[in-house]
Amino acid sequence: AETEAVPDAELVDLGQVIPGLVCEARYFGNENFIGEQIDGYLAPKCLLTRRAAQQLAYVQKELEAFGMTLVVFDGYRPQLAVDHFVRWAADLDDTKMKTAYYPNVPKSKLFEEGYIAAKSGHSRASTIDLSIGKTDKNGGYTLLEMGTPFDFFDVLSHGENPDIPADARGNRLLLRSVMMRHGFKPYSAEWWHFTLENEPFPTTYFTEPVE
Ligand SMILES: C[C@@H](N)C(=O)N[C@H](C)C(=O)O
Ligand SMILES: [Zn+2]
Repeated sequence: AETEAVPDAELVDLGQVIPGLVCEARYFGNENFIGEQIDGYLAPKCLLTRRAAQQLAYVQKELEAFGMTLVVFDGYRPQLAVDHFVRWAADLDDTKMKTAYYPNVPKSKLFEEGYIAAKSGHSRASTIDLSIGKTDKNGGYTLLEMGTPFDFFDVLSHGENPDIPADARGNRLLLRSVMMRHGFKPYSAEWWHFTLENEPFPTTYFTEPVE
């Protein structure tokens, strides 16, 4: 079912409720696979259901003890944004970001090969795209090497791909282990994508914007 509003008390801003967590909000800006701001993102925020955020807070706490932080690229994704992805995919002439994001997969296959979904778990508000950063003493961070960047649509981004360097494999394992320990399940095609196992809205796809 499609429903406009996520009940207010259920949707929270990760940057506010998890101190220290970094939100890069990659679909609010133009640093993404389309190369422009995505429909439905009206603020540079990473939103998630309260239940998912509570679990994520445990992940952040574990990482902080080791001088690391979560870096979130996307959380709740309105259906409007997913519709923008679908519209973009239909325009096969627009390959502006191909070299950086999908050099080896034909644009026409991005949905079929599982890199983008026309009905996304993100719209249920308990799915998240994220990585880990090493924090420095100036309040900045450096992303851990994961073998591929976020949203690099390629077999190399499959979580268990053996053809990436050992240190990056170790970093993927760290991310996956700490997320799974706190109730999130990984997605085989994308090392950065996780869904809360016990998600509160397993069948509802929300349409309200990120604001
Ligand atoms: C587009 C990418 N970040 C992603 O989230 N892909 C999955 C398959 C999705 O669209 O749900
Ligand atoms: Zn995702």
